[in-house]
Amino acid sequence: MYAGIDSDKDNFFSHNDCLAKSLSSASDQMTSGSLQDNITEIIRPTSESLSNGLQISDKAEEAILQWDGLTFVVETNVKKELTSRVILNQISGHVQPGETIAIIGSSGAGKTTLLNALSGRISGGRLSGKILYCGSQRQPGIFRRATSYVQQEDIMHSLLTVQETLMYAAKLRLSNSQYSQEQKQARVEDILKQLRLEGIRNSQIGNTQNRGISGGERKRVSIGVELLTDPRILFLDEPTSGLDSNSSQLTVELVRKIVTERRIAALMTIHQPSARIFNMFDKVILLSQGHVVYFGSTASTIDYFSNIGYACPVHENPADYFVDLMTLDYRSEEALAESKMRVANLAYCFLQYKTQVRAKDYAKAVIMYDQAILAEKQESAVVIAQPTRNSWIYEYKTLAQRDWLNLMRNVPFLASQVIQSLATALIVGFMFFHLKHDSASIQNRLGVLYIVALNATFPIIMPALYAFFDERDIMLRERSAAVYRVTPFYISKATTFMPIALTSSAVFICGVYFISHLAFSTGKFFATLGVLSCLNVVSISFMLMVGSAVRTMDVAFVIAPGIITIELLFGGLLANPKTIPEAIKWIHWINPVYYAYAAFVRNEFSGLEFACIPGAVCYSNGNDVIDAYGMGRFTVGQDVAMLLVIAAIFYMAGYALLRWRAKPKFTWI
Ligand SMILES: Nc1ncnc2c1ncn2[C@@H]1O[C@H](COP(=O)(O)OP(=O)(O)OP(=O)(O)O)[C@@H](O)[C@H]1O
Repeated sequence: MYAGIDSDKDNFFSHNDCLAKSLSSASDQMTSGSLQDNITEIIRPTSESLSNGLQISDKAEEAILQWDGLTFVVETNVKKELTSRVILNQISGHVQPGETIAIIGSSGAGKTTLLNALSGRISGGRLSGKILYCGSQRQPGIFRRATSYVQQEDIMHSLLTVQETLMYAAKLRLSNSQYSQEQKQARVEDILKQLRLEGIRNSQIGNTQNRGISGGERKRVSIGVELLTDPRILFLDEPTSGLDSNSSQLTVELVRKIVTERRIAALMTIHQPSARIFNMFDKVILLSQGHVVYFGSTASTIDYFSNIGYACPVHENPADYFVDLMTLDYRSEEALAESKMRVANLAYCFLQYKTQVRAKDYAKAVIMYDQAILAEKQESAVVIAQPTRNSWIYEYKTLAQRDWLNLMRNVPFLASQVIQSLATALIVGFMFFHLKHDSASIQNRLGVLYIVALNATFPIIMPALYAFFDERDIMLRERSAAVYRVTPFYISKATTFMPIALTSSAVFICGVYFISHLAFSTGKFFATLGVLSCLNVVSISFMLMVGSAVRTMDVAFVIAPGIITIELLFGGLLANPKTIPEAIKWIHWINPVYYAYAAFVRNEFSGLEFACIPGAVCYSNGNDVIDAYGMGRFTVGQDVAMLLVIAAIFYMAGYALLRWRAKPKFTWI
């Protein structure tokens, strides 16, 4: 373990020492191979380089997070051949309480990968090395609760205000056994004040369609949400991305102030900060192609680089200068070879520096690590109290309240549901106006009932699926921080969409029933309404199943309509169930639209008498129609039971799939 370069103490190895060796070695060995190979080849620490007298900081002993030899390798498929690609290469460092460290590098340097590795959110490759939290090996549950991660995208409920967003986060994230509601409220007030959000506390978050607060304000709200739990380490992925320079500066300034005041630590990735922002960081990690080319105090960067032969011009932004140095230049073959050599040289120089520090302090570092690992093995490691979780029912209540508030504020969605139901009811009602009791009305009755069934599929499923995807992304983010359980979220979704679906169906069926004069009896009306409600329950469960199964909304919007179309095809009107080939007949038995339609037809036609009119196929009574159309196999009660069984299966499948999707699949060391 090395402690990085300290501003006041370090005297670097000489420029000539590093540069001469690295360049001669590099020029000898630099070939057209990968940069990775080149760097590995030229890094050969020498005995002279180890003899340089360097001082290192003792502060590493107080480190809240230490990492050593972090390497992340992924398998990539190049021209059908599996090759390993090293994304992070032997990265070491530490962060202490009160420090804000920036991970800087060009695009693709491995900044986010490093941040994810350190925060325990990395997946998809092989991670090796050591990471110690408070001197002990990390325990996933404890570490996740003691740290917070601010993602690059600010995924929040667009219709909630700033204060509501923070308050719901406080309700869900803070344990009721440790905080009363008043204390949670006070904590939100603190955050509003610290992040200068008081003036916009009642503004809605907004999104691309509804203008809300500014990008900088959104970022500060995201940070506020993550700070509510008082984390010991705050990870931030590109917190200034997309912000203007003032907002970026304010964001970093406030983070730094909070970090210093609360004595927590912050690690953030940042692409190319302004000179002002650059100087705000206590330390920087400069990354290039997965290699650290500098880790140490920000104040020492200019000296360090000028010592190894890269003096930053006086009026240039140091961050820009360093990022340019670390970036591969793809403009021409020569430029690429030259930039690869430069990056290899930078990595080599820093490795030499690191090796010298290691040589001097190796014994101490090894002892510290061994002690820490031994302590962990003996289970005498620091025991950090794990906050107790809120009850299941409290989580459900809070999530349902938040969902309901969101839904009620979504006026365009609610209005479109009501208008769609009313408009379709009027059009369908008048199309089949005042049905008579003659044989010509048979086709019309069959048609109107089919439209009733159809209206409980597409118009219910598609908007709900769209809303569910938005919410699912928020849930996945909140779940990665173990904010609540999956079950309350799932039940909350199932219950909040339901009243909307039932109301819009009820509006529709009332309009259609009374305008078109379907079989006029109270019993038949409520039976139709009941069957329709069951079909709605199936539709919501189907939406939850597809929304949980599929990774992206694009795919869901192809799959869901495809399945619904098949359901409608086998619904009983377009093809007579009796004539469908045996090989695909089974589709009926798992088709909710068929059961609902069969129940509608049976309920409507049973007991009806029809007068035969010339030119129309004549069935003298409703029972003949039921038989002729193959709808008499089950009773209405059996159809309803089948609908409920299908809904239960869909709900359970959706739940299992969501649990699987929400389960963090991170590589842990
Ligand atoms: N699991 C993975 N599988 C394959 N490649 C990966 C994986 N994780 C990271 N990479 C690759 O590693 C490289 C570094 O990615 P990373 O996101 O860490 O870069 P970055 O420095 O944060 O870049 P940017 O500033 O553009 O976000 C990229 O080329 C990326 O495609």
